[in-house]
Amino acid sequence: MARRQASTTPHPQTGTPRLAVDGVTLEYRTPRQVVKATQRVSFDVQEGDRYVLLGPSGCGKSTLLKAVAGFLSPVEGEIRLDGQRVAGPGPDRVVVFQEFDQLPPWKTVKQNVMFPLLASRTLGRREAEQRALATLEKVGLTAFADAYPHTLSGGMKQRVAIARALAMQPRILLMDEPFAALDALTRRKMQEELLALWEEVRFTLLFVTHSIEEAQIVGNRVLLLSPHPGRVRAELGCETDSLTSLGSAATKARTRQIHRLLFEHERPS
Ligand SMILES: Nc1ncnc2c1ncn2[C@@H]1O[C@H](COP(=O)(O)OP(=O)(O)OP(=O)(O)O)[C@@H](O)[C@H]1O
Repeated sequence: MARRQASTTPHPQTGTPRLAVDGVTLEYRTPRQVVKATQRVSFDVQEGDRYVLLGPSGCGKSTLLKAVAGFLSPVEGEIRLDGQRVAGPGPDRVVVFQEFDQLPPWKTVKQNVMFPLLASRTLGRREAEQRALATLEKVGLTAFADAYPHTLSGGMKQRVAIARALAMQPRILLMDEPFAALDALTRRKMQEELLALWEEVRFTLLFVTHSIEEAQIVGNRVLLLSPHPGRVRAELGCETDSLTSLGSAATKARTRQIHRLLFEHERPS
């Protein structure tokens, strides 16, 4: 696969990142206890980044994603999208759901892409149809606009799911372990498909995984989080990686480095 160059630059006029997570502490409060999920986590995502949150189970990756989506408010710090504080959910941030097979099977591809636009009352029927067709063209699915999901491959269903999200014209796409339940070969195929689509459309992506390998394949930047509660351990650039360089010495060295950064603090001294 060809090398992927991200256009990861701050906004040319303002210098503002697409997403700023600034000293964010997140907690769950139940009547019996307070669970601290993350502690003072900071990172910036630039337009065109494929930004990956990587860390062991329970380090607060999903919680961070929920907070960016606006479903949970920080108890400390702030999340900003293009400089505006995130105060709740909004159509400018779209979560691409995990199970691509959950596309309603009775709706055609075009109807599936139109659905969120209509359900959120973003557009009327005629405009929604035009937007859906324009988005399908962008992701190379025009020929399948009237097809039903069961006639598509897994990779194409993922394209439809992402097209559905992109049709809302979000500023950032959010994906939480979307390939976790897949077998290894299908997972690789879906990663490939995601990267190919990014090549074509250059959306901004925030992607959660606990797979070191997947983080390096998908991400151009990877944030390493410590075990519970999540704190930032390091941020790495993975721009030189590709699916074909997976077994390379550089990738192996980075995998060792990530292991060390994630787990060396846990070893007894
Ligand atoms: N609804 C909730 N109520 C209370 N505690 C929660 C809730 N959801 C998550 N937690 C706790 O918050 C911490 C962070 O959870 P989170 O799901 O964000 O981690 P994660 O890194 O995404 O883990 P995984 O990779 O296993 O999904 C964990 O200790 C978890 O038990």
